[in-house]
Amino acid sequence: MGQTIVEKIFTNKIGKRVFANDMVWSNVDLMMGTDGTVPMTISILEKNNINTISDSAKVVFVNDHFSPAKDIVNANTLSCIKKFANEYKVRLFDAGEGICHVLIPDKGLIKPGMLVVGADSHVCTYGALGALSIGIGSSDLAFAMSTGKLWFRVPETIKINVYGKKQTNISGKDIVLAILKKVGVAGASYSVIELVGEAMTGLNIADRFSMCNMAAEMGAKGVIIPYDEIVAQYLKDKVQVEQEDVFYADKDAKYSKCIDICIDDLQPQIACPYAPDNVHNVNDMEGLKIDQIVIGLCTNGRLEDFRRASRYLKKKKINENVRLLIIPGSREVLIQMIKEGIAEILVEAGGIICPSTCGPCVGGHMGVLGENEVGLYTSSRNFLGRCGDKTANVYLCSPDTAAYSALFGYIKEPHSQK
Ligand SMILES: CC(C)[C@H](C(=O)O)[C@@H](O)C(=O)O
Ligand code: SF4
Repeated sequence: MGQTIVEKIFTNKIGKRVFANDMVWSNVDLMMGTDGTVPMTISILEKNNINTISDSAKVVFVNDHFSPAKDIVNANTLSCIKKFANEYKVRLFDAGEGICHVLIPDKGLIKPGMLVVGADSHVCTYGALGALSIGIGSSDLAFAMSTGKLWFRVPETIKINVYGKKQTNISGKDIVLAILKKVGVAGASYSVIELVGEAMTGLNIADRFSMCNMAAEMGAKGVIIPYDEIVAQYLKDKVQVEQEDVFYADKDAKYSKCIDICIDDLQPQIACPYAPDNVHNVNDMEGLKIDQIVIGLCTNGRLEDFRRASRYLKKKKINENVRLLIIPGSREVLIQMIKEGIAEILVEAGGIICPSTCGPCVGGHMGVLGENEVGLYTSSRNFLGRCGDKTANVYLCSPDTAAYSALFGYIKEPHSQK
């Protein structure tokens, strides 16, 4: 019987042919955690008197969620992570380096065929590079760090075939929102999504990362885009990929479901409160007043996302009633934005460039929403109370929709560009 990509990755790791629903113990290739989850991991290790790490070269921490510190308690937590990282020789990316899901692949830590676990739900983002990357909790991270292993039930795979030709005002974010509308927030629970089709082949790496990031919102265990020339180009100067790292599904692989999505007539999409699958055409929401717009974060904080946004804001001023926060995914993205003149366009238009941090995405700091405020964010989640006061409402969209709406101070559908 043929195998899916995830079945092949597990087969390769444990040296025995396995299929969906088999229970396996496997070594993992990379373990990551953030300041949102590592504090609990450290306290679990301490409570259990575990003071060795199986292989610290396979562990990476990112202080990105509440960093730079917002208050004294937070500052102490960050320094506790730093102390632990120093003591155990764990690589730590500290304040301002970047948001984990942009930073880690950009630093060349991911390659196809890897089995990655991370104590953050959007770690599935790395599936854009053909890796199997699975979100875990703080206690599983403690276990994996001390033993180098974890148990898994090999997930079933849902194949999503994306076809057709998109308009220029459509990005990966609109496509994944359209998929979410069809699949729903629990539609891929415990499954891996294989994103395939002629339209996927044509998408740049930023669009692919953005789509994989949102697989978490469908309940997916992971998501994989098969390795191709676009991935090879992205990884070229970052990491050496060998032929044995790359897996493709067999023709007779067994899928639990196959879904087709045509993007020929896809219009800009928006997820309304309070769920990422409450998706509508942007047009249907046109005119809704906004208080704060956030462009960036781990879903849309890559250079290509800001290039898209800047097309709408060049030599323009945003509406005076709206705040526009720009959150580059990493220091490197910001440097490139400065070099290309994008940073200047966005600041001149009225944007505020913030450090690379999760900040407003989880209502942590720097842009928390007040009573009845409305946010238009390029992030991944719009749950009740997540981004500030529980009367605040957040809408999720693409960088295009966010940037164009900033000019008006209300939701407005971005036009197609020449
Ligand atoms: C804080 C962290 C546990 C959380 C996650 O795991 O996803 C955060 O990154 C999020 O996006 O909600
Ligand atoms: S930017 Fe938002 S979604 Fe991404 S890791 Fe941070 S909190 Fe989670």
